[in-house]
Amino acid sequence: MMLEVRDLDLHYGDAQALDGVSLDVAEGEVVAIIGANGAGKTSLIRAIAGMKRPSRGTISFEGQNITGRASSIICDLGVAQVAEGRQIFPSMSVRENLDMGAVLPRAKAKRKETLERCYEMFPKLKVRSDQAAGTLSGGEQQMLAIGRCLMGQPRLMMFDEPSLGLAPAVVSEMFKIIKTLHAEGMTVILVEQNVSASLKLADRGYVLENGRVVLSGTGSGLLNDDGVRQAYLGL
Ligand SMILES: Nc1ncnc2c1ncn2[C@@H]1O[C@H](COP(=O)(O)OP(=O)(O)OP(=O)(O)O)[C@@H](O)[C@H]1O
Repeated sequence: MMLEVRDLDLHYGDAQALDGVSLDVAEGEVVAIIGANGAGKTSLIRAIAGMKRPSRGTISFEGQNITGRASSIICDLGVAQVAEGRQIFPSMSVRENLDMGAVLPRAKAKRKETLERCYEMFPKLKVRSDQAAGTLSGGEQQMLAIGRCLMGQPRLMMFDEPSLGLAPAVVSEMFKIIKTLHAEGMTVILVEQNVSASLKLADRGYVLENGRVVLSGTGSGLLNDDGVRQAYLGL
């Protein structure tokens, strides 16, 4: 397994956000995490990224125990959280923002070819490469955030609600991009309010309720599960 999460508890003060969460992600898989507001999805992502220390349990990535390690170390190992579109550097150009993603030695070495790949995936970013990033549309800024993440040569990309606040056309472009990344062998964890689209795309998924995994299965299995359909798809 590329990522193994075991019996994870996470607290904010006295409030428990995760309760015994276990999850596996194999290399090349897209794994969806679904759940209502406050179920613990973001907390799980933050624990994996090293941004919030769990109170119990272990997280290992490619055989290394990364539980409670600094986020910078986890990032160096290739675990990347795709920033929200808003977290780009608005006064810097598109190109400069992309270059900022390739600071690690292994990423720097491949900067040119990764940049070409980004421009292929996001032709609009190429056209606008000299434009200040803050002047891009919301959707373009989200694409730039993904591009910047790719520039760092990640092994695992985690998306936390990438479609939030985006227009429907941009949302479908988003899903297309994740599909392309999947086809190219990228490993992805996807947290999405858009449950139907994310389960259609995902190899497997986990359902979180009140900080616990209550159900897991293949994307299509969950999509056809009566409980999931009632609770998350309104069917
Ligand atoms: N910084 C914090 N301090 C205190 N409690 C927090 C903090 N962040 C999250 N929580 C609580 O932890 C629980 C899980 O929150 P989390 O953000 O992980 O859920 P989520 O599934 O991502 O929700 P959403 O879909 O609304 O983003 C919630 O009860 C939330 O109120």
